[in-house]
Amino acid sequence: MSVIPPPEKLRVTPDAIEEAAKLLYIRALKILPDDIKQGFFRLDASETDGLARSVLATMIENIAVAERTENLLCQDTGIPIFNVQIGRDVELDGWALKQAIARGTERATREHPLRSSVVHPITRVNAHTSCGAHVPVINIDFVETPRTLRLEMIPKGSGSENGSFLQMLIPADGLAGVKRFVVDAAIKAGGKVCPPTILGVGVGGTSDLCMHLAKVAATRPLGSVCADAEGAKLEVELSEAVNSLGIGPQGLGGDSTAFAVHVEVAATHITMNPVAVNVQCHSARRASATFTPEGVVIGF
Ligand SMILES: O=C(O)C[C@H](O)C(=O)O
Repeated sequence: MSVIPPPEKLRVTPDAIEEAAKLLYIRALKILPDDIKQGFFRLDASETDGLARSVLATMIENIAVAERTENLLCQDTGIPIFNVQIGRDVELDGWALKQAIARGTERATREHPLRSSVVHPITRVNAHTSCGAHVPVINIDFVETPRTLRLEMIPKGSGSENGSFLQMLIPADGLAGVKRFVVDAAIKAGGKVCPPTILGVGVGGTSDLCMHLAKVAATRPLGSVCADAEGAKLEVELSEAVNSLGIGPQGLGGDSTAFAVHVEVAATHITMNPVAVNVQCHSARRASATFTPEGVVIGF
């Protein structure tokens, strides 16, 4: 009888996570992902408004200057969010992972140094660590990919985060109510969310899941499509609707209000119809580290 040895586990140390968290926070603040850069060029090519084109040109130059001079894309260092995807056959100490992410975030803030944008919500005291109760936000998910651990860092800027809306619609409001809510949210947000944006829409679930889905949608790479066919149809329709509002780059008018509208859906209750909007500003920053037995790959 042959005995197949169990697969070797991927082991990631807290030190490696801490270093990656520090590096990713700083990298995300300086280098925009390629899909977002391409998104700018696509909007620039189709924009019909002269002022909007000059705003887009300034944004494109800002991206190049930040990269060339190793400077920040925006002064807003955001609320640090880490999305952790743990594959099969990965061995780690979950508590140590959370501590390591916080230590990496704090070190990035102190050692770079970065402006800490995180305060206590009642006293408004800033510990100048970019950390606090429940911050960094850490989302953990388990995936099938063997011996892989992916750490994604998203510095979520406040101007766009303030353009978050949730409505517990009822089934009688139908899909028409969902669409109306999203378009109204885009109008209400106007230029305050630093367009062109990725407008993230959550449909279904519970109130908290719906809002979370909107954030997932807002932070998805450009070019990605909702896995649900009905959600994908809604993405096309809402992208057209939002870009016909005339809000334009920084709210100064034009066609380029959103790079895209992204939708994520979850099953919901028979008597519920929740919809949420979360906005990603034009500085749609993210960075990732993928750990495998072969080493670490840094990317977007
Ligand atoms: O945090 C800031 O510096 C400002 C923020 O990015 C904003 O859009 O209001």
